Order: sequence, then C-alpha cells, then structure tokens
Amino acid sequence: MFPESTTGSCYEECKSTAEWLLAQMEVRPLLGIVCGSGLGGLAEMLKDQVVFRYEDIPNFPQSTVRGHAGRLVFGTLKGKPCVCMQGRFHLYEGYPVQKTTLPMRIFKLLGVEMVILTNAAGGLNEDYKVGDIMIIKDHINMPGFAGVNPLAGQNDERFGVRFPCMSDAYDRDLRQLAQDVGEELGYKDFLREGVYCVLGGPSFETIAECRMLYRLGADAVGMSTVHEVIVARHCGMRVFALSLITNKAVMDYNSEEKANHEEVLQTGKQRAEQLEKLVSSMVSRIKHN
Ligand SMILES: O=P(O)(O)O[C@@H]1C[C@H](O)[C@@H](CO)O1
Ligand SMILES: Nc1nc2[nH]cnc2c(=O)[nH]1
Repeated sequence: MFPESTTGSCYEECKSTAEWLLAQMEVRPLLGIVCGSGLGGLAEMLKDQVVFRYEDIPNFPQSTVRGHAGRLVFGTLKGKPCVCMQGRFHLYEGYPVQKTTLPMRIFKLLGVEMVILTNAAGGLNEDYKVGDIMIIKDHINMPGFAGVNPLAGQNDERFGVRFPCMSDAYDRDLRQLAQDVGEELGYKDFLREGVYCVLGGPSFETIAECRMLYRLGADAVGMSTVHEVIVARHCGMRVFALSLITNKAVMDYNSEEKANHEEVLQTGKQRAEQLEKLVSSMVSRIKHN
C-alpha cells in the first residue's frame, strides 16, 4: 500500500496542482473528459484551447502508452467549459492506483461537476461486434477483489465519505441521454449498454479468463476507467462512461485471433468520428446546476 503523501493524491497536493492550473488560465471547467486509447481526438473538438503537457504540470504523472498523448486540454465544447485528458494512467504502467486516479481529484478541485470517460475494450458478449460503442451501466473491479482500490488508506472527508456507494456509479439520466442521442444519430445498430470489467493488464486475457469474465457478468474487459470512476464518485462528481469495443475477446480454443494494441488503435480511428459526435451531442444537451 502506498501512503497518499508518496502518490501526490492527498488533499493539499491536489489543491496545489489545481491552483497552479487555475492561475495559468481563465477557463473554469464544469465538465471533465478522459480519452481512452486511440480516442484522443475528442480533445480536438474543444474550442479556444489552452494546453498543458503532463510533464509541465506539478505533481502530475506522465503518459507512457502509445495512443495517449499526455496533454491536458482546456477549452469549450458546445459552449461548455471543459478540461480533457488526452491520455490517462494505467496500473500496468507501474503507477500506484492512487496515482492513476489523481486527475479526478484535481478535476474536482478545478470545479468539475461531471466526468465523461472513454476507453478501448475487448468485447466478451457474444452479440458484440468490433466497433460497437458500449454505454457502461456498471463495473466489476477485479483488482479491488485483491485490495487494489484507490480509496484504500486514510480517508479525507474533504473529498468524500469512508464507504461510498457504487450501485449508482453510472448516472442513469446520462445513460438515458446517450441512448436518446444515439438513436437520433442513427447509431442504434452499434450502440450497446453493458458491464465493464477492469483487470490490471498489460497482458491481454487468456481464453479461460475471457470465458470466466463473461460468465461472471462482464460484457467488456479493459485496463482502466473503473478506478477513476470510484474516485470521481467518492468526491461527488456525476459519471458517464463509454467503451469502444476495439476487438473481440478470444473465447474459442480453435480461434486464430490474437488481441493486440495495433487493432485497438485502428478501431479507435475508424469509430472516432461517431464517438466524438455522440459525446458532443450529449454535451450540448447536458444542463449544469
Ligand atoms: O486507456 P484505455 O483503457 O482505453 O486503454 C486500453 C487498455 C490498454 O491501455 C490498451 C490496450 O490496447 O487499451
Ligand atoms: N484487458 C483488455 N483491455 C483491452 N483494451 C482493448 N482491448 C482489450 C482487451 O481485449 N482486453
């Protein structure tokens, strides 16, 4: 277990990073966006951009994965002030889980009320196709079963309660909005809703693991998002999340298919435009308090 002071995720450290950012620009974001592997194009939709490289932000981790540019982009999307992570952090990069989720606390201290997260994921559900977009309705925190939870350690009540509820993690109204917008855009054939399971990575799953996860109730498997969601909910932000099904999980011992990062990035490119349209259309209809 890493004490918060070595992960930079304690209140004072997050506050000092948030204050550093706020002192550099005038944008006061209400919406936070996290781009998944190969989905960084979402950030390009922001108007009047102010961009920070992660390496220039005090106390911020660095992106090490291809498809994660490592830039924090501020601007407006459909007139709404936003901050967008073009690149996120994963357990397999060697970061303690508290470090991978640190940006969520910084978002909160910047004034963000709602977070939209995206990821690339392998499809476990037999009905899913490559290129499907899955609205996440729930998650399975597999590392959490072994005690890997970003909220483990001392709780700071300034962020949230010791035992936060997760049965309402994925905002029902935002999920409905995504369904409505998706239908209007003609996405019905490739828009799904399901359960996302996080594993530690970086190795992709074995066939036996994929079969097990599907039987446990997961529709898609990936290496991110869940821990960010836990921290975002802990500090009271509304959450909406999408998985792009970039590859089908291999479930059959006769299959010649092999999961690989190239395919993940390639599928991201092919569906990027529609995913961006879905997110921006949702944002144009979201009302803030
Ligand atoms: O950041 P996400 O969850 O979109 O990235 C997924 C998981 C691995 O980082 C990578 C595997 O191709 O894509
Ligand atoms: N764990 C995992 N992560 C992914 N990210 C994109 N595809 C996959 C996958 O098949 N498995």
